[in-house]
Amino acid sequence: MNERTPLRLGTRRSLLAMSQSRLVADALSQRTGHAVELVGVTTEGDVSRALLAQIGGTGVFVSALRDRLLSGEVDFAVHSLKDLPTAPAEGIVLAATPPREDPRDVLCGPAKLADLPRGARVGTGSPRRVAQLRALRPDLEVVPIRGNADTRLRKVTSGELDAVVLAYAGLRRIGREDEIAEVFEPDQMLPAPGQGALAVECRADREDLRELLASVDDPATRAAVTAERTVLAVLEAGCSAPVGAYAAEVDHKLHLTASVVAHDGSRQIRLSASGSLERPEELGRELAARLLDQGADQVMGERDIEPR
Ligand SMILES: NCc1[nH]cc(CCC(=O)O)c1CC(=O)O
Repeated sequence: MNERTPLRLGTRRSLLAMSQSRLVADALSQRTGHAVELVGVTTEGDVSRALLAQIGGTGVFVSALRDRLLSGEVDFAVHSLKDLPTAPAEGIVLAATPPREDPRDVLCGPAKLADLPRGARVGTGSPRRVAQLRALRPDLEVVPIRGNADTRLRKVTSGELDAVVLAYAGLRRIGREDEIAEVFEPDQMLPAPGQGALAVECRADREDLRELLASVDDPATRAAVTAERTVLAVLEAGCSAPVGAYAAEVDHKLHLTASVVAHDGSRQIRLSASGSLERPEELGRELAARLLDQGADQVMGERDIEPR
């Protein structure tokens, strides 16, 4: 490929998406000498929040960008890996997983979780965070919220909510980390599979491009997120399921922790295992099987059981 023809990077238009895309664009230019041009794409999830709730959220932000890849309108795309469905997309490859940002969740507001008054209103849209918050502080009123980080943070400033839970990575990337009251350790709140990581996708038949994009891949991040996402895939749970998973290298091994939490926080199964850095899928499958053995299906399904 000619270095003077800019590579077209498809991205959502949100501040977070643009910041992440620029990060990848800069790293790629630096390593390969290729210019990169950002192409903003409006996705269904951006157009209609109502529609987003209706279709359940899984992959709506991703599919519009994939359509542009397949049609050739853009050369590659950058997504939050957390938002990527676990099922592979026909004709598209995960060309790179750049070095991961901090994977932890944070509380934004005037006080730490333990110092919030009884019955305080805490906002989050994710069933995983809802369940874990209820396990930590059953007295809180957990309020479902949607929207970008800015909208969510504003609900605290305006007094509508006492605090909100967000991903550390997202706040860092948009430069709002000064609003953090507390960073949750993974033993308090296990992050979502892939949280803090980015996904760089391109068409499978673009061999030349895949080679360029490999220059921004971080193998340690790829191993970790592969193990985490395998757990999610085996449990057949989408991005909206109360499943946490976090993997990292410890003593030359991949250490993985995964959990499922009942919607009301009343029950939780959490397990850990270590395995080879070269076989993250095996580790993920093994841990998911153990979770299912211990009743993960029942724990996750508890909110769907109708009282009779
Ligand atoms: N589901 C929304 C989403 N997808 C990716 C991020 C940013 C953090 C990340 O890269 O994991 C966020 C916001 C959030 O969860 O606070």
